[in-house]
Amino acid sequence: MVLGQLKIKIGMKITKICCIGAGYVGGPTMAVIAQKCPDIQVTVVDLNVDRIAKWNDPNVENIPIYEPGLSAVVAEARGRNLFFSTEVDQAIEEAEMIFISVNTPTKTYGTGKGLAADLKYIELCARQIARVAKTDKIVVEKSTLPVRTAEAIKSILHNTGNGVKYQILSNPEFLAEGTAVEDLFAPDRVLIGGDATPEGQQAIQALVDVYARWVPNERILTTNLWSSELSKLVANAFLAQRVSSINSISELCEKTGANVAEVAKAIGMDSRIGPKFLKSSVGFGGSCFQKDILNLVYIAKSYGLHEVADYWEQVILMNDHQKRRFAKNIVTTLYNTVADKKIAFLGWAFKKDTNDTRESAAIYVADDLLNEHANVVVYDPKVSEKQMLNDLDYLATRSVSENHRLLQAASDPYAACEGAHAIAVLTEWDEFKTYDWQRIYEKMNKPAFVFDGRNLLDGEQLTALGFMYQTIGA
Ligand SMILES: NC(=O)C1=CN([C@@H]2O[C@H](COP(=O)(O)OP(=O)(O)OC[C@H]3O[C@@H](n4cnc5c(N)ncnc54)[C@H](O)[C@@H]3O)[C@@H](O)[C@H]2O)C=CC1
Ligand SMILES: O=C(O)[C@H]1O[C@H](OP(=O)(O)OP(=O)(O)OC[C@H]2O[C@@H](n3ccc(=O)[nH]c3=O)[C@H](O)[C@@H]2O)[C@H](O)[C@@H](O)[C@@H]1O
Repeated sequence: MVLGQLKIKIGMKITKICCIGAGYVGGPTMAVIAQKCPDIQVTVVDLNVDRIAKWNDPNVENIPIYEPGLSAVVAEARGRNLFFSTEVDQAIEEAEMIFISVNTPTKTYGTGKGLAADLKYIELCARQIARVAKTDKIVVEKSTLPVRTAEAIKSILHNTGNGVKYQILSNPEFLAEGTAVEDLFAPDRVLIGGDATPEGQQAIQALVDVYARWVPNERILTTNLWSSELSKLVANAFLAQRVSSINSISELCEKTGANVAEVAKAIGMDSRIGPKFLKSSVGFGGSCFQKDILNLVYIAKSYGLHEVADYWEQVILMNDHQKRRFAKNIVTTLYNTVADKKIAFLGWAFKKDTNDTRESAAIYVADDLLNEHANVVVYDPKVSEKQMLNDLDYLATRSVSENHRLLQAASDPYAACEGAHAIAVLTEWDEFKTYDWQRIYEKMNKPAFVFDGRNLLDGEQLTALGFMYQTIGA
């Protein structure tokens, strides 16, 4: 099959879609499909009863994922043609098209531990579909998967012996959290991989027809299955590589008197480089960049491509270094000890406009500071203390009770900063820029330090107020 816009038009009209996994991808993606296609019944199912209950909460502001614009989309479609349910079997049975959008975390055990993607949830979905389905299905990989996973799914589905026919498509998702709804409304591209057989082409066309309701044809790209699966990993690797590249330069800037924001602007104006993803930071977080690069590294190693593996692994090593050196600089600057000192964190989420904290740099910076016996008090507008402590406990660096003793959340930023020796900005929430920094300064221990891990605040203004202000890459 050639890369490009699909030309054939075979009418296989989808009336019922099921999506397994009501998470950060399944929830928003299906909400947008339902909103854009009122004639298609979309049922999102999950094993997590609590999560489904939140998706069904009568107050739409209580849905489990915070994304600007999402509650309005859900409010429009929910109960009309968008449903959230724990009845997985029923939804599978009824649907003509089933999206698999479950988590694919890095393996924590066995072969490939720490590198490979754990595909146990994917396999469970495939087996459940094989067990339940009585009519032909199009199964769509929405989760991010290692290249050639579709082969395993095919093998499970095609060996049931019950006569049901399956087509497997790969349709990776490129939305970014915090902008999920706008990304879904106007994607740079929709990628659909499938088999070159007539049945494969027909399945691709059925999915193209869903997206074509709102995505221009030239942005719907069709490829073979393996290109589609691999493109998703490669897109994330390239994006993360840009962040690690600029972060590596931030350290050089600090030594040489160059300013990383100025360097980023200067290189980004070269149209061949472009301005996006050149913002130096305390390090990239999120559930996918690290996981997907590790997966790429594992795949390369499994084919014996050690130079390829080492090349991409460096993106992760640089990111780890950036987080560690941010924490180390806080300790060094605070006269080589933070023991029993209050350090206020502004932000815990891995980026602004999301309540997702997975792999957030804040977790690792806090962990390093707690090792130095600091008292960390965190304010994040969308993250609960329970979530922060879960994140720390997951690292298992110290006992749960120690974590609870050393880290607290504050419900108000001024309380978080009161009596602090230093403030560390870990997330670029817009509201941090609007605070009364004079008021914050007056209530802090002096000298009052600010370590801006996001180059977010107005350094000149803060310095004029009396703060000792440090940022990354300047
Ligand atoms: N979070 C993001 O921004 C993006 C994530 N992705 C990929 O999408 C996939 C899903 O990611 P998220 O939505 O963030 O994960 P998530 O963890 O938020 O959601 C996954 C959901 O699947 C459910 N689940 C797992 N196994 C199940 C089963 N057998 N039956 C029913 N439900 C089951 C879990 O309970 C969970 O609620 C991953 O492969 C990820 O790499 C891709 C693009 C963006
Ligand atoms: O597969 C995925 O999960 C998704 O991963 C990323 O999306 P996401 O992780 O939600 O958010 P990004 O905007 O990419 O930010 C990732 C991290 O990099 C950091 N970042 C980003 C850009 C930048 O210039 N500097 C920087 O430090 C962010 O603060 C954040 O911690 C990709 O952007 C999405 O296309 C992809 O679908």
